[in-house]
Amino acid sequence: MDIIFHHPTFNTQLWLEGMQQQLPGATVRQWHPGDNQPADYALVWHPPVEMLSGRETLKGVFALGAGVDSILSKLQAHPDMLPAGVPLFRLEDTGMALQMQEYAVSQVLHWFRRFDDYQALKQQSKWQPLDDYRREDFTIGLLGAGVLGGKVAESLAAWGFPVRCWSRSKKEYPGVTSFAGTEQLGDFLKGTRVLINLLPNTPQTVGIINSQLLNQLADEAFVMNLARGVHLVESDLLAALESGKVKGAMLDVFAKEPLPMESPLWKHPRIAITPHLAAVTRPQEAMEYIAKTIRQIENGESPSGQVSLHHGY
Ligand SMILES: NC(=O)c1ccc[n+]([C@@H]2O[C@H](COP(=O)([O-])OP(=O)(O)OC[C@H]3O[C@@H](n4cnc5c(N)ncnc54)[C@H](O)[C@@H]3O)[C@@H](O)[C@H]2O)c1
Ligand SMILES: O=C(O)[C@H](O)CO
Repeated sequence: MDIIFHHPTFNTQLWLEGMQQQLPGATVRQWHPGDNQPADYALVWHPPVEMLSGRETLKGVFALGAGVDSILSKLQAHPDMLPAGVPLFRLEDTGMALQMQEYAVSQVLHWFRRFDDYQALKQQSKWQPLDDYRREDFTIGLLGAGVLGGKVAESLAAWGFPVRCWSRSKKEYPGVTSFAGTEQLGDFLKGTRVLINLLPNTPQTVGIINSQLLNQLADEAFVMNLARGVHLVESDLLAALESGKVKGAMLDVFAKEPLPMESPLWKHPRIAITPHLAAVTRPQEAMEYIAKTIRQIENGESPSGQVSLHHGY
C-alpha cells in the first residue's frame, strides 16, 4: 500500500514515520511536484491540484483537519482535483473535542462569574461586588451540534447550564434541548444568552451570525465563534456590542487570517481574540484514526468521517 503526504506546515518526518508505524506494511512518502507514482491513499492539507488530479486509483483522501472548506473551495475551482468516486475523509474529533470543551467551558465560566466586569472595575481600582448571574438566565446555544458541537454541549450541560443546540437534523445529547432546521432557528435563538458557533463553512452557513440573528438573542448576550470567520459579519457584531445587545465576544477565527493589524476587533475592550487554535490536529490521535479508517476501507467496511460533497461538510 502506498501513501502520499502533503502538509504546508506540519512536521513531515513525524507524520511519515508515525504513519509507517501505524501501518507497517505501507510505504509512506512525502509528495513532491512531479511525483506521479501510484498511491492508494493521500493525506493532505491545502493540496496542490496536481497532487490528486488524475489519481483514479486512490482509495481515499484524508483532510488533516476537521473543516474541509478550503479543500472543497479548491475543488470548486478545479473539479478534476478529486477523481470521481474517490472518497474524501476528514478528522472526526481525534482530540479536538476535548480542546473545544476546555476553550468553551473556561470562557463561559469567565462570563458567568463576571470576570470581564471585574477586570473592567479593576482598571478603575474599584472594589465593588456585583450581582451574581443565575444559571437559569444563562442559556447556552450551540450553532452546529456535530462531533465537536455535541461534545461541547454535553460538557456545558454537566456544569448545570441550560443547553440547547441547533443542527440540520434533531440530536439526542443528554441534558441538551435539540432544535433543527431553518424553521426552528428562531425558537433556538429566543432566550439563548451565550451563542457558540461550531457550524461547518457551507453556502448555507456563511454570514449566519449577522444583525438579524444577533437581535433574536437574549439581551446582554455573549458570542463565541470557534468555527470559521466567514460565519460572522464582523461589522454586525461591532454594532451589536455598541448597542449593548451583545455584551462580549470571544473569537478564534476570522474572515481574514491572520487578523489584519488595522482590524477594529483588536482594540475592542469587550472582544477577546485567539489566533485560530481552539482545537488543533493532534498528530498521534489523528494518525491512529486515519490508520483505523484505512484498515476499515481495506476490509470492505464503511468507515465514518466521509465528507458529503453534496452537503459540503
Ligand atoms: N477553531 C478551530 O480551531 C477549529 C478546529 C476544528 C474545527 N473547527 C470548525 O468546526 C466545524 C465543526 O466541526 P465538527 O467536526 O463538529 O463538524 P460536524 O460535521 O461533525 O458537525 C457539523 C454540525 O453542523 C450542522 N449543520 C451543518 N449545516 C447546517 C445547516 N445548514 N443548518 C443547520 N445545521 C447545520 C450539522 O447538522 C452538524 O450538527 C468544522 O467544520 C470547522 O470549520 C474549528
Ligand atoms: O478545521 C480544523 O481542523 C481547524 O480549524 C484547522 O483549520
